[in-house]
Amino acid sequence: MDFLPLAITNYSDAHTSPESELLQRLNRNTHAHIMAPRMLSGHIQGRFLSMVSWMIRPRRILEIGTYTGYSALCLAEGLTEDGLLITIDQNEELEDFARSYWQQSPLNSKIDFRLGKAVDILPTFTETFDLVFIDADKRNLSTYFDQIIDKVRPGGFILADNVLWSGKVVEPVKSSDLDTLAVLAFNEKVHKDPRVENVLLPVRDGIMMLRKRN
Ligand SMILES: C[S@@+](CC[C@H](N)C(=O)[O-])C[C@H]1O[C@@H](n2cnc3c(N)ncnc32)[C@H](O)[C@@H]1O
Repeated sequence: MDFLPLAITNYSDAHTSPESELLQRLNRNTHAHIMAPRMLSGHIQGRFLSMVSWMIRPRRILEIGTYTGYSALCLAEGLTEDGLLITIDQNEELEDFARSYWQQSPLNSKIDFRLGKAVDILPTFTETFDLVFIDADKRNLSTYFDQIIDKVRPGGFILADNVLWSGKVVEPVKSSDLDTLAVLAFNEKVHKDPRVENVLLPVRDGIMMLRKRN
């Protein structure tokens, strides 16, 4: 969801570096052939993720929620020479589609896909991450934060997507709306957590940016 007027969104689009031809094709073909294409980060958010990655120059990135592999390609752009991005998704039907685009990129060898439920895979990691992008099911947002916070290096960053949840975070919420309740709980939790500093950016559907204190 976009919170800005369409004219402002279009102006921002027009004044943001364009997607590569590969990302453009992946974006277009996700919209043409894959269910729920709104899940794809898209042009501006993709360039934002790339920019963050270039600013940090991470050696290890963790992504929770691969979908068709668009954000993985964007985040991998800023990796160091020996860098690696691990990306997790439980949907095996998307794996071949995502891989077919990664294979057309020089970044392919830096992307390590893990199939399965994130809650099961996260505890198996022994490495330390410089940057984590959380973009999977919202009900586990707080669980993912708890599972990875000790695996983020001091001074490292976590980004969580969709934290404005189409604006539902500021509307009356029903007790049956477990997704909105989970997003609200996550935003409160990390905002109060003394281990991190945070900025809630109203970009696209809202990105929570966290920096783990040194
Ligand atoms: C919003 S999409 C990710 C979009 C992608 N990051 C991008 O920007 O192009 C969310 C993905 O999370 C995956 N997912 C949802 N719940 C999951 C879980 N419990 N474990 C692993 N993956 C999950 C879904 O299969 C879906 O592909």
